[in-house]
Amino acid sequence: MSIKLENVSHSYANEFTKEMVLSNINIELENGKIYCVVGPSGSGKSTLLNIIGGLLHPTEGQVFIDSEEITNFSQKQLADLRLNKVGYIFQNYNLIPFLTVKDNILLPLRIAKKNISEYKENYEALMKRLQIKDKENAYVYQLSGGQQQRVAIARCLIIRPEIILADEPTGNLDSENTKKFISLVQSILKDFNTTFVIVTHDERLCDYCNQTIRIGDRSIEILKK
Ligand SMILES: Nc1ncnc2c1ncn2[C@@H]1O[C@H](COP(=O)(O)OP(=O)(O)OP(=O)(O)O)[C@@H](O)[C@H]1O
Repeated sequence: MSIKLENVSHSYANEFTKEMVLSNINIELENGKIYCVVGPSGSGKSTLLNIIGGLLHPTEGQVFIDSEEITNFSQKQLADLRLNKVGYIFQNYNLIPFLTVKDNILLPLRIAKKNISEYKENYEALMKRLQIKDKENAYVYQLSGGQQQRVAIARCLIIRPEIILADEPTGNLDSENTKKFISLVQSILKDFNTTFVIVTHDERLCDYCNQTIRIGDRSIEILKK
């Protein structure tokens, strides 16, 4: 999916203060590419990611996904978008410890009330590709960090998302698993034709992305390769 932000600003306000985090952002992300979002802590990377994925409504401006303006969407339309098209991977994976690997992966289908049998082939292919088939019935707390991350990736891919948003996906991984993550992302991109947006502190990831979005003090630039 392609994503366009037009004159997007965001501020967080409470009764005492108002903090402007993003100011007048204009960016366009193309389908099928990997984008890396970098910048200092507190510069607004996660805020940007949440706006792109329809989790957060910007205080100003418009967000378009495939030319459709999602900033006009109803709550139901936004929920449909999140359940059917957007996949999320978080640093702490957000897996449910008291569910098995299989039940964690199938959870998005259950929440979206999908017919699970229609996804059997995709499920089996992901188990094989991510090398977690032998852990299918294990509980998440019984897995290593790298395995947990692969379960989180499988859970994200089970719905065949058109855009994947990853917030610090390698934050808990050593360099060996970080390399594996990158080659996985590249192979997923080929097969799933999805757009990948990765927020990271690890600037080494930028070398593997198509473009880097650098957020500074309320400024943003897209560095072309
Ligand atoms: N829900 C919220 N309510 C109020 N302020 C918030 C909220 N979420 C984020 N902020 C503030 O907005 C600013 C940007 O936060 P954000 O999480 O987007 O930055 P970040 O670049 O992802 O940071 P980090 O690299 O540390 O994760 C921070 O100053 C933060 O305190």
